[in-house]
Amino acid sequence: MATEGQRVVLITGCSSGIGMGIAVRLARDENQRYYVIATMRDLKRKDKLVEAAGDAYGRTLSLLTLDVCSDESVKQCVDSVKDRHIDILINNAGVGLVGPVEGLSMEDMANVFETNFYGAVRMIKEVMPDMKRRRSGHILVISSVMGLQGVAFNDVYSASKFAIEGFCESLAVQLLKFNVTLSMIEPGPVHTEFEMRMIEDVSKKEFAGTDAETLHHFRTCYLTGAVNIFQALGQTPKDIAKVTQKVIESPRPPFRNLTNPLYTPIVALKYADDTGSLSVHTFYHMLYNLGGVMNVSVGLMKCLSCGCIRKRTISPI
Ligand SMILES: NC(=O)C1=CN([C@@H]2O[C@H](COP(=O)(O)OP(=O)(O)OC[C@H]3O[C@@H](n4cnc5c(N)ncnc54)[C@H](OP(=O)(O)O)[C@@H]3O)[C@@H](O)[C@H]2O)C=CC1
Ligand SMILES: CC1=C(/C=C/C(C)=C/C=C/C(C)=C/C=O)C(C)(C)CCC1
Repeated sequence: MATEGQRVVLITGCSSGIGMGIAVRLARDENQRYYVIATMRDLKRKDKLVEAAGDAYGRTLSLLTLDVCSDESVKQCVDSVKDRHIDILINNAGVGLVGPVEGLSMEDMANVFETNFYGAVRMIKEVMPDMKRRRSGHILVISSVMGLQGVAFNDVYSASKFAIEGFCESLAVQLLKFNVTLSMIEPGPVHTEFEMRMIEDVSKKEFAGTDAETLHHFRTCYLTGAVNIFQALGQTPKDIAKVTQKVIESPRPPFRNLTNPLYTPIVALKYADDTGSLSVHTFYHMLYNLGGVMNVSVGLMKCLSCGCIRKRTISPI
């Protein structure tokens, strides 16, 4: 149980990746300032987290079952927290979905929205009223750079992150009146099971109903580009956990928090041209023309800052 002065943190999706990284970092805080409730939909997947937490498990870290897609599970979990008192809610649970739209089922698309959008909304709806009553609390959402700038073949995943961005941007204003803070964490590529699943899906899934030309673009240009981007810019869950802790501890936490300065120029394209054409044409060029030869860390970043892509993309495709 949390002791006097400790802040109670509830995190969703802690069986792997970023959620696990944040849970371990906060639970192992040397001054024991946090009492972490790490949740996951299946406690059979707890072993890696328990091992990484070491002696923090049972002291500053406890586990609860929680499926963000179920009203009942969310309510049961929050009700089982002492006095329902949660100081910091971290919405991390999420699923990816890559592929040409015509090759994806509506069911898979709905699951992405059910988890990434409604899952976070369901959590916020359950926890926020208590925070408003107490006039204190911090809600964080692990969103994505794809919630700020769409990426080809990630149409539905990106849309789910845009949705949560719009929801939170609106809600943050109202919450300020109650001294409740809302912050978005915006990672670029991070090496987790998410990456493995993405690479496996691109190469192995059938995407029935997709024409051969599109499938070819997806399996060659996109896969090569994505692998390059992960290799050159990929962060670790520890990097994201560090940024998240900094945001939690900031006296005035910013609303949006990009975690990766190397990815920032890609997002910045959008703000450099309010017609949106610069990003659409630059991404076209990066995806279809630079493809396999694109060395993201050096070549691409140089191209973006010297403006050569801009010149080349002014002519219509
Ligand atoms: N990896 C990346 O490149 C990036 C990831 N993100 C975001 O970070 C977050 C974490 O992803 P990441 O750590 O990379 O990926 P992982 O696949 O490693 O982790 C996702 C976590 O979400 C959990 N989860 C999925 N569905 C549910 C559900 N219905 N209820 C509760 N938990 C659920 C998974 O649990 P289970 O074990 O049960 O499947 C797992 O613990 C996501 O929101 C993702 O969109 C953002 C930017 C980049
Ligand atoms: C930028 C970019 C690409 C890929 C970006 C990727 C793959 C980003 C991954 C971000 C993640 C994983 C976010 C998770 O939420 C392409 C399409 C290769 C070429 C066009 C420009």
